[in-house]
Amino acid sequence: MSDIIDVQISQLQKYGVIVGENLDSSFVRFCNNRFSGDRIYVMIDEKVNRLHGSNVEKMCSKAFERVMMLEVPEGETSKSMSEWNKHVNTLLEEGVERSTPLLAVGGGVTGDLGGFVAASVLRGIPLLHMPTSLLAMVDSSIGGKTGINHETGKNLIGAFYQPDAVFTDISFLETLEHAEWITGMAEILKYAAIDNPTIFDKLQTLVDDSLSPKDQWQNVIRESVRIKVDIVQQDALEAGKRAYLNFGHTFGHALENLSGYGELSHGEAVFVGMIAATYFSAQLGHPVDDTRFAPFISSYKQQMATLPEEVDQLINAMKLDKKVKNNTIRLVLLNEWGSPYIHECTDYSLLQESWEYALSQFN
Ligand SMILES: O=C(O)C(=O)C[C@@H](O)[C@H](O)[C@H](O)COP(=O)(O)O
Repeated sequence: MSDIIDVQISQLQKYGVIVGENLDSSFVRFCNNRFSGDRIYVMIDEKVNRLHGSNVEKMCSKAFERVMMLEVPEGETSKSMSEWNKHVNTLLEEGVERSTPLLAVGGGVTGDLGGFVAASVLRGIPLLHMPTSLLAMVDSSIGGKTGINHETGKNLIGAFYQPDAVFTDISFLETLEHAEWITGMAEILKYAAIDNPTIFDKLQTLVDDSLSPKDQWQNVIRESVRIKVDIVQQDALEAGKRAYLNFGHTFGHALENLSGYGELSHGEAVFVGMIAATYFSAQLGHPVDDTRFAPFISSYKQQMATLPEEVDQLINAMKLDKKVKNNTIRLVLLNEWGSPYIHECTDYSLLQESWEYALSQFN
């Protein structure tokens, strides 16, 4: 059983996010209908390759004569210029053609890197996503943000490049490590904060119970995909409301940057960032407080590295955020739960206080 959630980017550009279990035959059918070439490139996360690589290769070989597997080392440091360069070289040397598809199999890192390789080589080859982590399923595989990090900041090089299809096969969650569930949960908590606060209660039940892929998780994943698709369809290039998907990220990216990419996972950093952004919102008089996040703090604390404490440096790192306009940091805050807005931040003492408050919950 699978669902197809359509993403209509423009009148001419539309693709499906197929959510279900054991999607091999859907994938093969899609490729047979869509592609006439003999080859596919598969960029696959190192760990996912160990666990699922041979199955993925077998699945692809039902639709293509040649399947070339390109492994991506695990971790955020792979979102780098050198890793991008390596894969572009391989593809060009191998004789990639404009119609040759690239399938990205893995979490957010592989999806963002693979997406950017697909976007840039020959000015664009067809891209397919097969997310294997919770975070990639509910967030990074949808909406076309691709890219790599730069030493000055997170995701500073990249392109908006939509995939031809996303195959969200929740069977991959069977092998997802506990820490990755917690990491991915941060983006679902984000949807609870900016769109649908009932998700807070659903997640609390799931976390209290056990982190396994059962029907209830499927529902939360589907609801998350629905929220993301809804926002992306309205504003694919982030000219307006798509920026709401950055709730907690202006803080989170600064944490990732200062702690050295890979030390803190993206989701862990965003979780801390959402507490800071909620505190900031509350201080401006909005009826929100971070008690909604409280039931989840211990899960993050248990797995998180020590957070950087240099608030001045964190604030400086926030100035590299892509939302900065006229040198002003723009934060996503909450009018109330489910109602985000953009705030031009000029009150640095409140920004400092918000950092101190959020960090104090963890250190
Ligand atoms: O899709 C979006 O838009 C998002 O902002 C989703 C974020 O959760 C995601 O982490 C995204 O990659 C951040 O992008 P950035 O442009 O803020 O670096």
